[in-house]
Amino acid sequence: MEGEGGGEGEEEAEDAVVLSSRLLRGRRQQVDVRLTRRVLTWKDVNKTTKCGNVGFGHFSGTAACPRIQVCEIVAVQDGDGTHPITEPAEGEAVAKQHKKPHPHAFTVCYVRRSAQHRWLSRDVTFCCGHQSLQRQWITAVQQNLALLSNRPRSLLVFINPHGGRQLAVWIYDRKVAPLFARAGISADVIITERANHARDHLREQRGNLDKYDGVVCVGGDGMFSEVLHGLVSGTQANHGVDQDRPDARLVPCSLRIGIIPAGSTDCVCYSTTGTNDPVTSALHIILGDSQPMDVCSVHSDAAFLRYSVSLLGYGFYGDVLANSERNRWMGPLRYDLAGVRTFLSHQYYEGSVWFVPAPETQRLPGVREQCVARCHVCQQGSCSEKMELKHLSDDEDKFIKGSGGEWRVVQGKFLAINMATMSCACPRSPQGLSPSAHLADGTADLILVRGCSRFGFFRHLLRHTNADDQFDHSFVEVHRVRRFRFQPKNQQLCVAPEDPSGAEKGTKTHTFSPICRAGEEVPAQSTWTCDGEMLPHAAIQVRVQGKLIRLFARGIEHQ
Ligand SMILES: Nc1ncnc2c1ncn2[C@@H]1O[C@H](COP(=O)(O)OP(=O)(O)OP(=O)(O)O)[C@@H](O)[C@H]1O
Ligand SMILES: CCCCCCCCCCCCC/C=C/[C@@H](O)[C@H](CO)NC(=O)CCCCC
Ligand SMILES: [Ca+2]
Repeated sequence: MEGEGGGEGEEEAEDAVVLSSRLLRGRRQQVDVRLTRRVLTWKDVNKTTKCGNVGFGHFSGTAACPRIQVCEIVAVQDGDGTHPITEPAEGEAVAKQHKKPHPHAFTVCYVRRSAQHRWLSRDVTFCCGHQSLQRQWITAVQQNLALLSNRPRSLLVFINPHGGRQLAVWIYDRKVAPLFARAGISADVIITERANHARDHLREQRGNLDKYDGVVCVGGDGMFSEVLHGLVSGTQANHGVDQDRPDARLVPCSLRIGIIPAGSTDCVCYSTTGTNDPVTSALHIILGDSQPMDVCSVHSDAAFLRYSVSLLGYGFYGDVLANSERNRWMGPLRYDLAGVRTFLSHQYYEGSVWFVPAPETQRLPGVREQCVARCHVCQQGSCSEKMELKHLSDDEDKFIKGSGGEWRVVQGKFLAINMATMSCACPRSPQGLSPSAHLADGTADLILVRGCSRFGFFRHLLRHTNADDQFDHSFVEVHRVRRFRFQPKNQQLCVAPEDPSGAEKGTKTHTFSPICRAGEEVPAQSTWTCDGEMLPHAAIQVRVQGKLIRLFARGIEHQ
């Protein structure tokens, strides 16, 4: 944040000065400006300030100096940011004279943090005494930026003109494109013409995406899901991996995904940046942030159904989605209407839930612990992923031996069965469906809401909107899991799944079939919502694929 003090003296002392000069900030304020590889700082020559660098004569004192991290600079350009210095056309000169910028000014555009995880772009303009000094400064900052190799230069952008409040095109043109242009990012923009346009384009062009550093979607969770499916399926096809096999180890995607929120829930964006603000997302993309994310692969018997990163929900959320679909024209309001209707129906569903718990080290913490930027739990992923490989093969060995392995089963009547691969925080529920779920730990949280009173369920739902613990009810249980299967009541296993892995190896050892006798009442079935899309199957099996994709985001920063 501009105005933040030093305090990192030792680190900075090692950070050699690239350039330092006495310049004007704006037109009047005399400042000593200093650029190192890591920071740009300046101090008012008439004030006593402290910039944290012991070895630099000009920069000592008591108050704090403004400082900008080089990695948070968006761009540097000549002029005052709004009026680049170009020769005015004949006749224009007089008319624009009063707006004419300082002839040797340069402007640094940088990220400034605001409340509630929102980022803003801000400008600071310095004026040099002569042109060669101005060029020296611009070149020095540009050379520093060029060292930041994770920044994207070229993006493929999909805009869904019909998502959310139908503002996606306006949001991109007015808020995002000018920032990309300023940062020197080139963008190929496709405004989608139908559902699945983005997914199909990415699949078809999967051999020609090397020229891009990332794919950006402007829309909601549905648009993100299209890009996810296009990239993940395309990557598997490129590597000869058969995604129909539930046991397939999927190959991570090389292209990062950016989300400019313009949908109804924007849960993926909110959970990975802490807000649903288009400018914040654009700035995370420009800085080249990288947030790995778990993805669930969802299968029905041996056929691939979909990928999920946020909520796989059966019962309440599945019904909310099904009830909301016919009111898409209402935009975000459709979910509120469907929510009330579904709540009043108070329908529960019978079935069996099978799951493989995460290893002991990754079980739910006793206290609420949030996944944050540079999350240590997610960073352990690479080492625990190796453990996971061992654990899973151990599990599979046990199944093959018919011991039942680590699979556990819970049977009963459920109002909701939710599998949250990440917190699913969104404006409706700022802490999310599972507040302590992690973005990239290779696990998902399985939340089982059993039959209870309407009042009890209302209290549970209400707690999603405040700081109270929505799991602190006798009818709610949570498990941190790596794999999961669901079997509705009217489709029982003909052979007990002593070896669920058998089916996953393509050798189906058990079958599901209705066992209800004539005249017997068939229990009601719900549908699954998979990141906001309906699944046509009730019986599914799910596997968490750790860190399969990366987003232009960094997780939630401490404030
Ligand atoms: N040009 C288009 N015409 C019709 N549908 C489209 C088009 N482009 C994309 N879609 C589909 O529109 C659906 C909804 O889009 P999107 O996710 O952007 O908004 P939303 O559903 O309002 O928001 P959220 O998913 O956050 O609730 C997506 O499933 C996507 O496949
Ligand atoms: C008495 C007050 C009750 C308030 C209850 C609020 C509970 C909110 C929990 C929100 C969880 C959202 C999970 C994210 C799901 C997304 O993948 C999906 C696609 O965008 N959105 C929905 O299914 C839309 C889901 C909308 C649910 C209402
Ligand atoms: Ca996770």
